[in-house]
Amino acid sequence: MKKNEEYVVTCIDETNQAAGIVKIDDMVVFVPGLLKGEKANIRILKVQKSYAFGKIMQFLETSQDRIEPACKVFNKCGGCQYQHIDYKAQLKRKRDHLENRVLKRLEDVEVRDVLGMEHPFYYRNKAQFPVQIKDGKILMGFYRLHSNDIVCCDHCMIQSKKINELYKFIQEHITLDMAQGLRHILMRHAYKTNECQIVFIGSKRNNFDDLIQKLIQKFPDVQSVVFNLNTRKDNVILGKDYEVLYGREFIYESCLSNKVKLHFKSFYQVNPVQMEVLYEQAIKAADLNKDMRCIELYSGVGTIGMAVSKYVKEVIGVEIVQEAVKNAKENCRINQIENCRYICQDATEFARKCAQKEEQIDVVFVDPPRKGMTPQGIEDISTIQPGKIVYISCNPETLIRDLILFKEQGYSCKFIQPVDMFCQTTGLECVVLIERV
Ligand SMILES: C[S@@+](CC[C@H](N)C(=O)[O-])C[C@H]1O[C@@H](n2cnc3c(N)ncnc32)[C@H](O)[C@@H]1O
Repeated sequence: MKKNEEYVVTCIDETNQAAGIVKIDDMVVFVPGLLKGEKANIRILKVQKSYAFGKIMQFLETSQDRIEPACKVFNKCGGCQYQHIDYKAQLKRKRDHLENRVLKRLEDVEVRDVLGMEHPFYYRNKAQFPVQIKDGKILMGFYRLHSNDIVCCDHCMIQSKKINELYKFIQEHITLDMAQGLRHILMRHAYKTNECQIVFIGSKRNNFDDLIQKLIQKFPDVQSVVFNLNTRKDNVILGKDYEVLYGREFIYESCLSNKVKLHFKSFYQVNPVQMEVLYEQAIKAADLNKDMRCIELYSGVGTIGMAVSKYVKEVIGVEIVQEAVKNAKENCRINQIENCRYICQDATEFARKCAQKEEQIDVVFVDPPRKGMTPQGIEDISTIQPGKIVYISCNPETLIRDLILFKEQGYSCKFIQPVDMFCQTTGLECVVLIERV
């Protein structure tokens, strides 16, 4: 097989990253966007030792699941991978991929149907638009897949409508002087309160006054404009130092009837509708009662702990980002919640200390970042011997790895309840109930 050769192929399967799998003379060829059962003429783009990559040149037969993508730049932008698939079929694919991966490494685990959205577009409450200057022109948009090139577009089908309006307005009013040294513009839109936040992130504090004046006149819901200094050379988006340019450094949101104060550095789930579904599933899985003491590891601004607090005796939350811990403490105060406390500490360190103290803990909620938990953290949590662990994960790969480690510690996974937090993309969030055997 050689580069640029063309073949007529039929897709036999799909990867969980939305590439079709075809076989040519026993060689596996990955063809992005090709769906199972589809027949197409493809061109070989790259040949490795045991596999190759191809590109669709012409469809000969298409799947019933295929639909016209709603977005004009779907094939260029790296943001969505599933817009060419009917939403019900997206959910089925996500569940099937997850079950295949889980059952390869763990037996007897129930993988439930994915809980999807009624309206699976315009759901995101946060965007980070990269900004570049090229040939004297300001480029602002989204990254092309696997690249730092910017795909410019005037509309995003998964960002909230308000973020789309703000994005368009800033595109139209930002000047070259303002864009010098700018790397990203972060926007947050609180779904329930409508409050908006804009963070200019760059290596140079330019004068944004004119733009800010125009912005707040047009969008009275903008309650926070911040400049964040980032001189790093890597791809970490936020720097340490910042200056509030207008309003405050936080916005207010609401989650499961609790008011939430949210600093721009604090993590918040990107899909506010499905976030509540996710937490409700986590609470249901835990089967809580008023005598229980709970730990919430990786607690962010305390949204899970606050929702859990009314069902239990006590919640101790642990989070490493100072601003988020400060928000969590204030959030408890604002909502008059007295049985939650939040600690700023590394989750593994906290678990170690807790294991040494031999405290009685009934349920542990964990919601780690994509890289999952540490083996040490899993060992220490298991030493505490909670009856139940509710693991919330945004990365099936690290989730499965961690479930195997929990199994080695005498815990077994009862079920996995996927929730579609990242509609139109291949991403998947899961609530998992783990119990002591
Ligand atoms: C996926 S978020 C979940 C936050 C929260 N549970 C929620 O639903 O909004 C993961 C959180 O873990 C925090 N985190 C990352 N590494 C950590 C660590 N080593 N120890 C404690 N918290 C950590 C992040 O700052 C982030 O707030």
